[in-house]
Amino acid sequence: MRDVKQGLNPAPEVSKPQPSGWVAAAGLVERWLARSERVDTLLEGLAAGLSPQERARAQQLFYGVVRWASRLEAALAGLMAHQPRTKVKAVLMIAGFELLEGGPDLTAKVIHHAVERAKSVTSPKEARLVNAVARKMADRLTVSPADLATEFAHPEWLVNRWTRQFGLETTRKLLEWNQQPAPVYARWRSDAPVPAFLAPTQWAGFYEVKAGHWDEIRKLATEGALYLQDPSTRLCIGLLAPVAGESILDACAAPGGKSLFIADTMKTGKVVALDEPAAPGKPDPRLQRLKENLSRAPHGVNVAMVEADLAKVNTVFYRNLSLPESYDAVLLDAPCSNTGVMRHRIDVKWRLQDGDFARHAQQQLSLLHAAARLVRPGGRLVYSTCSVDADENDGVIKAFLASRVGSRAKLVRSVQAYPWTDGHDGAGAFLFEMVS
Ligand SMILES: C[S@@+](CC[C@H](N)C(=O)[O-])C[C@H]1O[C@@H](n2cnc3c(N)ncnc32)[C@H](O)[C@@H]1O
Repeated sequence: MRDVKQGLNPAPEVSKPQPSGWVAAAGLVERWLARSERVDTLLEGLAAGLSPQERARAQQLFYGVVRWASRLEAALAGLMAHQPRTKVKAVLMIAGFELLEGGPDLTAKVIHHAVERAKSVTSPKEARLVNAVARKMADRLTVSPADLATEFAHPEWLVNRWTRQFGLETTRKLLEWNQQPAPVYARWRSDAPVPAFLAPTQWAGFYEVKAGHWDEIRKLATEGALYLQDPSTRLCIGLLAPVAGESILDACAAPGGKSLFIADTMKTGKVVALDEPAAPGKPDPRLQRLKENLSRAPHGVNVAMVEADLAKVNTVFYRNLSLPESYDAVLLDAPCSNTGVMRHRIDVKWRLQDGDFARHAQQQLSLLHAAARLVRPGGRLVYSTCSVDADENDGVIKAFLASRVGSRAKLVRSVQAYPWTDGHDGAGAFLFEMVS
């Protein structure tokens, strides 16, 4: 159809303000402060319509605030006569993170920017409050706190626990590590040439994703050419050493990163991926992702997904599903404290409690007993965690070996990765041979 306006002077374009990553981050921080929602859930809901750059900035600011939350709270403490609205506090915390990030040279610029942004999301009076408070905060944030917990924004009990386990110097290294933005790594699965935006790493098959290629990465992940995964995941798969033609049970499989890794390594055989069923009426996105990931396994690998509680099923259960009743190898990638992956999972430290370690260790031991019963005589069992904590690694292994089921197991090899020595996520992996 002909444009009826043709020949006329074009109407002047009204330039729409571009959605800002800063304002989007303020919204995310506000919700995080108000409702303690999980960071990844909040990010998934990030407003559409942001440019890739603004989306990246929103994520960077939001992550920065969550990572440094207690240090920012400490800098704000006592500066306001009344508790401000959560939105105002969110604005101040973002400004505080930018002050930490930019250092003293950028103080004036950061405060000016924060006040300008505050004008668009708060009242004029609140914007003036932001101006006054951010200046005082800047003074406080330039002084290095005396204690590690405040300096690196971690719960004090956790810093004390690590200091007891690793000593002061190593704890400082772990804290420094956790506060750094994490690189994104991909495991390349395709025979096609590796794209230039994936930089080789010292870990064969793993590449660091260069910034600004999110759309390409998403497409390649959907096609199955790559899987976003930390190089530390190779450790338990290396110990498991899947062989073509075997039947392998991945006993805690969702979302399926390691099931896929096992399938890629064996190329032919059978992988049974088991994980807990979703609560009734509450679809679990992790199980959906497990299903999708299994659908990308090599054609030669026969995959099956099972929703069940590992600790409650017996061999009859598998027989009834026409699945093997015992396996050449079983991987138990157990639920854990995630203390090895805190650089990625930035809000874990705020949820974790001291008593969680004993609770995890108890569950890990019971799952290990259940997993061991499913290994054929002479077969392999690998226990793995993404924890750096001794209670969840050596502690569980010791208790397992001392148990009746464990007396049938021979510890063959183990590896413990620590971020401060290995340069990637922390992980523990233990290989057993089941002797009878
Ligand atoms: C560390 S995650 C597994 C990650 C997975 N291996 C991967 O690489 O993608 C631990 C998993 O154990 C599952 N889980 C916890 N208790 C379980 C149980 N009793 N039976 C089966 N799965 C369980 C959780 O649902 C969670 O998905």
